[in-house]
Amino acid sequence: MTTAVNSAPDAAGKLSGGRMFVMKCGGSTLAELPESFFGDLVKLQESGVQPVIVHGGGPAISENLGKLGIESKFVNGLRYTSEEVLDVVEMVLSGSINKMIVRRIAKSGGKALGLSGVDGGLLQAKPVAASHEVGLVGEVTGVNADLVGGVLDLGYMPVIAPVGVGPDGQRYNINADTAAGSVASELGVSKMIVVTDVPGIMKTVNGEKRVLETITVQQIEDMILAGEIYGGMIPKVRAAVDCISGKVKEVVIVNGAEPGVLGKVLSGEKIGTRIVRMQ
Ligand SMILES: Nc1ncnc2c1ncn2[C@@H]1O[C@H](COP(=O)(O)OP(=O)(O)O)[C@@H](O)[C@H]1O
Ligand SMILES: CC(=O)N[C@@H](CCC(=O)OP(=O)(O)O)C(=O)O
Repeated sequence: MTTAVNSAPDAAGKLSGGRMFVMKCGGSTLAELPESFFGDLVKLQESGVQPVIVHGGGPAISENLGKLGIESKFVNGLRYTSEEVLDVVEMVLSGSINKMIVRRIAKSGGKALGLSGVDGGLLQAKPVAASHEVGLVGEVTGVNADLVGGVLDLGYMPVIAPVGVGPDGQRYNINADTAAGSVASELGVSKMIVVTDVPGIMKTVNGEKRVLETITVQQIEDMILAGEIYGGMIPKVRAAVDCISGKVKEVVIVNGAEPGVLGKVLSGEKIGTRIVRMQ
């Protein structure tokens, strides 16, 4: 499939507010992403677009914790994170998953540099308000945007693992959607693409499951209350809502397994669910 290949030069022009965009890759989909996904990413990079990747890895963390006999517990979508859990989180996110993405980009002929939020104080963090329930989970207080800019200037795609660091050197586990939203806001990109394992936000209408083309902030709140948006979709929509109240103009949630998905989103094709700022 060559959609992104053909539309890549266009995409550079269509990214209003700069050539940069933030892409969050969820752990749910990483193993399923086809080679063509990384090939398309590299073609975009070659055409002058600057993707900044923030990735998750929730399923791999749970699998590794399981092997160690440690149970995974989530409170409102956030993993309960003790120091022991954090060791595994950091090993999996900043280690195997981050390097797997860098290797796949390199295999497709691209240049990527893996970093965790700890490196160069990329993701500065503090404990979340609910830390008494979730432990060492952080929220982003600052992003070292100069470091991201420097990596891009060197011609490398930054690949960021969502482990943050406090002023005292404490590490924090940060939800990847939340981290991506903060990076998008701080970099002031116009677009954030959330790549996951479903084709967008789905709603059952007249007994039929449909992907919503667009969704408003009010509809999001209603769907969360009705239990129609649940689990891992909640941090995505919350991060999206936060983002679009700042400089980010739209957040698009798409399925990474869809052929040519990045080119389609960047060239403005109707795909996935768009969460846009109200005019
Ligand atoms: N309304 C919804 N539409 C689509 N998916 C939803 C919705 N509400 C909850 N989900 C769930 O959100 C999941 C995606 O979140 P998650 O598993 O955390 O993915 P990722 O690892 O990509 O962050 C979907 O697989 C689906 O089970
Ligand atoms: C605090 C918290 O819950 N952190 C997540 C970080 C990884 C993540 O968010 O991965 P996905 O994008 O695949 O869900 C976790 O430990 O699972």
